[in-house]
Amino acid sequence: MSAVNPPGSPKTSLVPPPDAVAPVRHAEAPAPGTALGAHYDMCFGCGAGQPHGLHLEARAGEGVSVTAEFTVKPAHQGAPGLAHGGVLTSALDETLGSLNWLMHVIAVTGRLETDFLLPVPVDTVLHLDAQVTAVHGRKIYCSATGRTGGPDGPVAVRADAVFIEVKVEHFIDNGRSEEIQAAMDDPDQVRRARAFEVNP
Ligand SMILES: CCCCCCCC/C=C\CCCCCCCC(=O)SCCNC(=O)CCNC(=O)[C@H](O)C(C)(C)COP(=O)(O)OP(=O)(O)OC[C@H]1O[C@@H](n2cnc3c(N)ncnc32)[C@H](O)[C@@H]1OP(=O)(O)O
Repeated sequence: MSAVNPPGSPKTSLVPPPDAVAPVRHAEAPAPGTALGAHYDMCFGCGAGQPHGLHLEARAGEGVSVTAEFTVKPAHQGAPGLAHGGVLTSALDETLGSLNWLMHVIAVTGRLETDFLLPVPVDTVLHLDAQVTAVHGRKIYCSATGRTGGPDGPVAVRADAVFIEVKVEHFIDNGRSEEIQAAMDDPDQVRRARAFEVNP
């Protein structure tokens, strides 16, 4: 594993290198407006089967972009009546992770930097959007924003991130065996995992 930003070096890893290329929307990516569904039913970000989750619902956008909505619940508080910053970062992370569907690539978060611009009260619907900005080898550079009051409302949170492409073995080799076995025994889960893989 290569060292990333050793102590004392500037944090440049969120800036694409000069030879990074534009992202490519996969030919079989879902049409703009299509609900993407959950990549895993027990996912904290998008899984319907996860009672403590964010239940984020993402849709394909134009190019390599997605939109999503997240409703802040009482369980998501940090200060009284306000969303916890880590929960908002999770919503941004999940939205960025949904970009995988448009590229047919499996990628995990390597680095994620969040700006918190406005407090977000409970019951707020956060309107999220995310797009890939550049690709360099396995590194996928992307950004997301979360707005309140509608898709064109003020930006409350935003993030820049680099996701790293991995193979499905990343999960099989590292996940706890009981959940991995259950996922591999579920034909619907296997189908969803294959939907991320590159289809030449
Ligand atoms: C039937 C089966 C079953 C299951 C199916 C499941 C389907 C699931 C489908 C879809 C899932 C999508 C899930 C989305 C959920 C939302 C997103 C999350 O929250 S993900 C969780 C949080 N993230 C992690 O847990 C990563 C933990 N980290 C790692 O595992 C490794 O560090 C990893 C894979 C990220 C990199 O390790 P390396 O050994 O593969 O690669 P190296 O050589 O270190 O790096 C490759 C390149 O990336 C850069 N890089 C690596 N880490 C970086 C970092 N932190 N920041 C910036 N650059 C980084 C390096 O500098 C290098 O760049 P150079 O190629 O040399 O130019």
